[in-house]
Amino acid sequence: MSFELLSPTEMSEADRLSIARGPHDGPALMRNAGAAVAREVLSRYPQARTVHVLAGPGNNGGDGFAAARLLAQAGVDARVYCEGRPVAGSDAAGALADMRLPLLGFDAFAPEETDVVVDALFGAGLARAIGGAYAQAVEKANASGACVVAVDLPSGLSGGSGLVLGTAIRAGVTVTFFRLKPGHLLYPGRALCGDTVLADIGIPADVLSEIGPRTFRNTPELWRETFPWPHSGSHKYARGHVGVFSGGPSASGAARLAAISAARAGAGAVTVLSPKQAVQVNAMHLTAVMLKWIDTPEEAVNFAKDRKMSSAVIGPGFGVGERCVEFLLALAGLGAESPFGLVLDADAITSFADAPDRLFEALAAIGAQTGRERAVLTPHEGEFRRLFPDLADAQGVSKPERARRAAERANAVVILKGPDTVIAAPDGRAAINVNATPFLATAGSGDVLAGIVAGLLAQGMPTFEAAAAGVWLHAEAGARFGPGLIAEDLPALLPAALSELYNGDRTSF
Ligand SMILES: NC(=O)C1=CN([C@@H]2O[C@H](COP(=O)(O)OP(=O)(O)OC[C@H]3O[C@@H](n4cnc5c(N)ncnc54)[C@H](OP(=O)(O)O)[C@@H]3O)[C@@H](O)[C@H]2O)[C@@H](O)CC1
Ligand SMILES: [K+]
Repeated sequence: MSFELLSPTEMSEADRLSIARGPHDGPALMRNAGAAVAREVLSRYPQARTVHVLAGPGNNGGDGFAAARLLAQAGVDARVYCEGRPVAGSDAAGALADMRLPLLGFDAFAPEETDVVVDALFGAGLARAIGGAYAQAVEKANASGACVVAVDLPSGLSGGSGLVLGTAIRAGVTVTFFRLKPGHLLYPGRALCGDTVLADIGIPADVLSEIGPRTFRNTPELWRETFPWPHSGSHKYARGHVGVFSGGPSASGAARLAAISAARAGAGAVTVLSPKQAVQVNAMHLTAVMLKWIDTPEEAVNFAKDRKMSSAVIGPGFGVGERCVEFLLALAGLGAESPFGLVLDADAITSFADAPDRLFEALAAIGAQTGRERAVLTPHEGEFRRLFPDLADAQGVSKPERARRAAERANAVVILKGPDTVIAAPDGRAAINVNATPFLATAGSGDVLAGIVAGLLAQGMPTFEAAAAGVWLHAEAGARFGPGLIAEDLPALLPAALSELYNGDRTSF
């Protein structure tokens, strides 16, 4: 499956460009869309007695008319319900004229549990909250228990944001066209789509070069060319040196989890940088990972320079407060002098809650030399709110858009975590992750993610790609375990996920 995602505006541009180039005109695309929907209904529900087609006033309704015509031709009892009529001369009006089935009002819509409902009310053109007779039809479909096949999007779901406008259909299957939309992958939309089927309706892929999509599904295709596999000439320092800052004696486990994960992600060397009181406890638990006693920001900077540290993780278990701020500012200064990747998680994010601009200015320094950001912020929604309260509360703004604006403001790649984690870059690229398992929501899981990303950064992987690959690998590792997963399991699960990637047999799914 391709990885570009199109907003509703970009999708209508794809329709427009495709129609202008031919060979398929608008009515032909609509016939192809209707055929894809009818095919799905007939193959999935061969026993269905009656198929109820809810048709809206626009081209989504037109797809419904086209599907109904084919279903009736196949011998199905197809009943079509429509409140308004399509605009004269539109493609939908043409599809209605071709259909030759009676039109029923919504008051006649009474599906039974054994029926199928084709939801062709609204797709890309949903412009406001659903209300009135449309909302009642949606509620009836949801309450009936009938299987719902949604055309393009479950009606009520915003294709751009994945948010519900008013109310929305709960589909068992969603048939969409040419490319997925962000709303199919973002919650709550993802849960409303059921199985999502992508149908080819004849739009040529080369229209994408004119559209230039900036939102992607996070699959290996997005970053595999930049993945830093070692080659025959690699030695350990060529594979990067990661420093992970440890908290005090009772909060040192998070750093060790991040450190071993950085090592598993391929970093040539990893050192836990520990305050004096935690050196002993860290020493008792570390083997391949090295350990250095560091108590001040100056010592950290000197060590980083002497030992050619190429990335660092700061935050997990570190402690919230001015000490964290001082370490971070010192590291940012280091990053201004040479290429240096910095992953900020947990306490490093919260430490700047009172003065986010101070953090954003410091991050601007990192990578200023190379002109590319080298810092990654990994907030969950609660931490995001501490740094970007206005964006956290922005009504109706999609998660990718919130993450994008945050990335631009912070001069950093932002990994906005959750069941639909979004990775966004200051240049406007955003990827939505889809391979996570709910079992990943466990203490220490974020520390592992921070370590993986730092491990990839240390090997020179570009920042956005390292963040996206880190999120994917983290989720892939978690998916290999399932129930009972704890964060300690994750580093040991990484080799299998990496092997599959290495062997190239997981380019798409
Ligand atoms: N040839 C093509 O272009 C192809 C298009 N394709 C298909 O077209 C779909 C996009 O079609 P579309 O742009 O006509 O939008 P659509 O989703 O039908 O809705 C627009 C209508 O709904 C109305 N409306 C909106 N919100 C409303 C509300 N809350 N409550 C009530 N009314 C509301 C809105 O009214 P208005 O806002 O103008 O008042 C307008 O009348 C796309 O999803 C795909 O299925 C495929 O066949 C491929 C070829
Ligand atoms: K629909």
